[in-house]
Amino acid sequence: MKKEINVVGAIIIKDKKILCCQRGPGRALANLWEFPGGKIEADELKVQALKREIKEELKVQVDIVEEEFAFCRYEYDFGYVNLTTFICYLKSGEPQLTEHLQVKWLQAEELNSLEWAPADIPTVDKLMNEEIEDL
Ligand SMILES: Nc1nc2c([nH]c(=O)n2[C@H]2C[C@H](O)[C@@H](COP(=O)(O)OP(=O)(O)OP(=O)(O)O)O2)c(=O)[nH]1
Repeated sequence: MKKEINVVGAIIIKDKKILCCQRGPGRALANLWEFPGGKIEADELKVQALKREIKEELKVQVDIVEEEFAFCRYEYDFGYVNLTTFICYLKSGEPQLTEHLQVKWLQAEELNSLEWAPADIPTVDKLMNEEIEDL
């Protein structure tokens, strides 16, 4: 049976733009774009996992403004990814590259200019189609 991989991703907003992160080479989903975040560890709440991952990966702190903006389950060859995304604002710091190849700040309508991880497509579509309050 394929494994279940529970993942949280942060839609980080600053100046009406969304932070997009490119995965590094030589790993699953290499070079595809994603929302920063990662796997939820045992005993962790989604919110805790999100804040931990964002601090680890980008060295910034965020404020969550919308919990569970979107949920998507996608079957990869390596397992089922259950991705929950949260809308956040950048609280302090500038994102640093610790594991990503590069980051880009894009307006919602520009998001489809990137090649996203397949699990992210419904979230990207929702962001492109919905008015996000105060984005
Ligand atoms: N962080 C993040 N992961 C995503 C997104 N979309 C998506 O399919 N994924 C997948 C990639 C990974 O298989 C998993 C996230 O786990 P991770 O961030 O710890 O990924 P990883 O490849 O470094 O995992 P690993 O080497 O430790 O196994 O979810 C997304 O938008 N953000």
